[in-house]
Amino acid sequence: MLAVEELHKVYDGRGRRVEAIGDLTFEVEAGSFVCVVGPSGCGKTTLLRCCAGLLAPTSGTVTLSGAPVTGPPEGLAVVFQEYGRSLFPWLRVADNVDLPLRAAGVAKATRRELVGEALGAVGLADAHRAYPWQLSGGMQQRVAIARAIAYQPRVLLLDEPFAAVDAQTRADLEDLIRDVWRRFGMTLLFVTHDIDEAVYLGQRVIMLTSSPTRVAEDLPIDLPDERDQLTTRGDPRFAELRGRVYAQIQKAKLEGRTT
Ligand SMILES: Nc1ncnc2c1ncn2[C@@H]1O[C@H](COP(=O)(O)OP(=O)(O)OP(=O)(O)O)[C@@H](O)[C@H]1O
Repeated sequence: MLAVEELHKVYDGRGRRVEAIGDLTFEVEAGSFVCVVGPSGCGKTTLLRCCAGLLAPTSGTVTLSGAPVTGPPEGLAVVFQEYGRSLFPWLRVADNVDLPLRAAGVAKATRRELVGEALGAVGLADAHRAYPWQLSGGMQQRVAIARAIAYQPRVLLLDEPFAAVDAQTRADLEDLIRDVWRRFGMTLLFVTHDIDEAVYLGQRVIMLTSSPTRVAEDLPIDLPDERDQLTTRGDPRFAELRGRVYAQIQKAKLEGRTT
């Protein structure tokens, strides 16, 4: 389980103090899929970086299976929005996916198996020998996802991973990530500014206020587990849930403007 407790983060640079995270407390149960939405600039990336051990909180704690996160924890992988910058252009696709496994000292035969399985899971079984720059944006993001899942993380954090791809590719990648989650059973924390995406993907949606951010609402998404772009998005319950999240985000934006 991933637990965020009384998390507070202030950026204190030269002449500019930003209280990004006011006070955040929530838990993500092992094996669950939780989405986080909030107004632009409310501190979503800051939260994710604290969870990944890439940024030290000013106060409060993040714990993973009871152990405090003080640096990048074992068994945790992150997928960022900028796939173009996270893949190495001089390495072939399979070598990009292999890199973290090699760094972790995994045996060669096991690595080959894991890389093959991960690329197969994202529909890129035939792209092993290509270079990232020979692939479309959506395919490059699939490689980044493959690299994360080859590592067999217990927890996968995603920071607006589909924001830079076109709408159709985005829908495909949404279905892919749910498929990967169900197949590999990891814990997933997915940050997005897209309300529909959050409701479509998550078992829960945590809505944040403007910064200094707090949890505005933690909403269970009681849609059937089998989701698809047409049926789920056409479900009247989907419309109700997205309306509720939308209203909460609008409220957060208004409050942010008046404080
Ligand atoms: N390294 C930094 N130094 C100083 N201030 C920062 C730094 N990183 C983020 N901030 C500030 O902290 C606040 C939260 O930023 P953050 O990127 O976490 O928000 P976000 O919700 O992910 O934004 P967006 O929706 O635009 O991606 C913003 O006011 C931002 O300017």
